[in-house]
Amino acid sequence: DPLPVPRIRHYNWEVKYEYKSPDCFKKLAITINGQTPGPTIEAQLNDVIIVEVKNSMLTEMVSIHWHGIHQRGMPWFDGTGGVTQCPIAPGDTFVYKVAVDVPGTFLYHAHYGLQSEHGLYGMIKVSLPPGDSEPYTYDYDESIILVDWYHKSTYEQATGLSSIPFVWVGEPQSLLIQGKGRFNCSTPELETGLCNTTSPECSPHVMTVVPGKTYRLRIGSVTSLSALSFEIEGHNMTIVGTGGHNVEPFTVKNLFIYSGQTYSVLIKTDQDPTKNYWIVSKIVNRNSTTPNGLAIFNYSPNNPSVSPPTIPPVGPAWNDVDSRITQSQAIKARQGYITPPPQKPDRVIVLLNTQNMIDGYIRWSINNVSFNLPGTPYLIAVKNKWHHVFNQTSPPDGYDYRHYDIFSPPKNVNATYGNSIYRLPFNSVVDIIIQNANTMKPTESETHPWHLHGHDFWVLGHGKGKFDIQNDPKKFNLVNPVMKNTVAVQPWGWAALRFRANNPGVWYMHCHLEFHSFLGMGVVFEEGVEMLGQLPKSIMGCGDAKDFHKP
Ligand SMILES: O=C1O[C@H]([C@@H](O)CO)C(O)=C1O
Repeated sequence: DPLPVPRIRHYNWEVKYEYKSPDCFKKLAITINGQTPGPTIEAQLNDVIIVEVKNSMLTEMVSIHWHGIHQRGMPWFDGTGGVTQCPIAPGDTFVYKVAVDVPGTFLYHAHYGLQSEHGLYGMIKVSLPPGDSEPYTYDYDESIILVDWYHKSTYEQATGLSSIPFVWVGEPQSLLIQGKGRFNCSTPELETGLCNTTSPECSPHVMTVVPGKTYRLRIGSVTSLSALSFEIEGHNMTIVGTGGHNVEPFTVKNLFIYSGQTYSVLIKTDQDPTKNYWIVSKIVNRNSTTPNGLAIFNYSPNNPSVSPPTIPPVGPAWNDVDSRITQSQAIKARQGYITPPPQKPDRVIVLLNTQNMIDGYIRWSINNVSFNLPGTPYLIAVKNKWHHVFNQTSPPDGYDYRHYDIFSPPKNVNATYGNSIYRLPFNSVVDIIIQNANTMKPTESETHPWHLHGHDFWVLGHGKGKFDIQNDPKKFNLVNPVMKNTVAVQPWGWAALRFRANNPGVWYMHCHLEFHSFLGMGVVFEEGVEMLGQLPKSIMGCGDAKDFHKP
């Protein structure tokens, strides 16, 4: 049979700053065609999506990353500013081509500066072609995207994070569910005229449901700092998928979801249909003062704007790390949908996560190296063998794990900047052990959701404490591990991943908390760039490739 001709879906997006009040407080948000969250891309397996992005922000560059999509054969459209392309200059238009070759739920968001946090994000739903079916049934397919929300501008935040003394962004002002939240307008010392509780922009998101049905709800998170618990009052959720993979179904009251992850859950509308219920998002990784995000689960035909008669569920305790690890460990590939991992790695790279100082600046480091982007995107530099663009020595494969005490602040807080990358032999199998440690504050360690571009990895294990290089690998799940593109590493804990370096390109791997990746918490992998054809001119225009750009 001839291959089916891919269906092309064309989008024209204009990205700009606009005043928005998603939580009743008016501030400049980054919108796509006037919206934040941006439009949900609804595609079918093997469609090709063409997105023409016009950057109408007046003073900022931009790039858009297609999160969870592998962009095989066209890594230049991964959308990672400084890694796979020159970011799009103000006034310019860039045409992305995105091939959705896996069914499931994915995200898109800005991958430049702190723009994702300020509204440039959305969801991608990839359905099966007619005639194919999922291994579960449902009546409706809906989606919800979760973020945390700040009132200060990207400029104030970025400047504070890059200053001496360090000015931390603090806790988010609110949590948005499908772009809607609620900030307390009676907060003292608020500038008058900016907060308006009656603005229609901040009426809560309503998910209207019909009684007696099964809903597939796709939930995504693009938070910049927070790990969330998500629940629907009085309703259990059966987790059936994550990213592009089916998982062995299991039922939870609340879903722990980390920035960069998506889940599909099934919900039965089998509760008392005469009232509405709360949908709640709650910060669980920090002892946060941010109020819980609230939306309404509205049983039709009840009035959607009537608040549920109950007090919203308070959600799990913020420091209940064990429940989070238990839920992560319970997620397994679904029988009949297992892609078994290679049984042995060719190489093991340990990534120690620490918070450090460099010349008085607070940074995050991997094996004591804090990542900084070079002026010319890696993909262009590697393809052209421009060795002067970045340091050609490999970054460290690990740290001195016999002596490093992950339970105490670093003995020597000083780290260094680095821009070198891991060059992987094409098709080799790589294990990544992400080891979390104490921050610079005594008895504090954070949660870091690590995201890998261009691949899904097998999650071989999670654990508390220091990874035991002798014994923990014996406990790896090599039978039915779930595949993901983002995994949470818990405080003082570790996660072990395996992937095959079989996607020619240059791929960023980083903490998906935008503030942490901004502060250097990332690494870069390269594989098979020599196998790629000529790079498109449209990704050039900066650094040493500044004269190569032709509109
Ligand atoms: O990157 C971070 O910096 C602060 C704090 O550790 C320093 O003020 C914090 O909570 C982070 O997550």
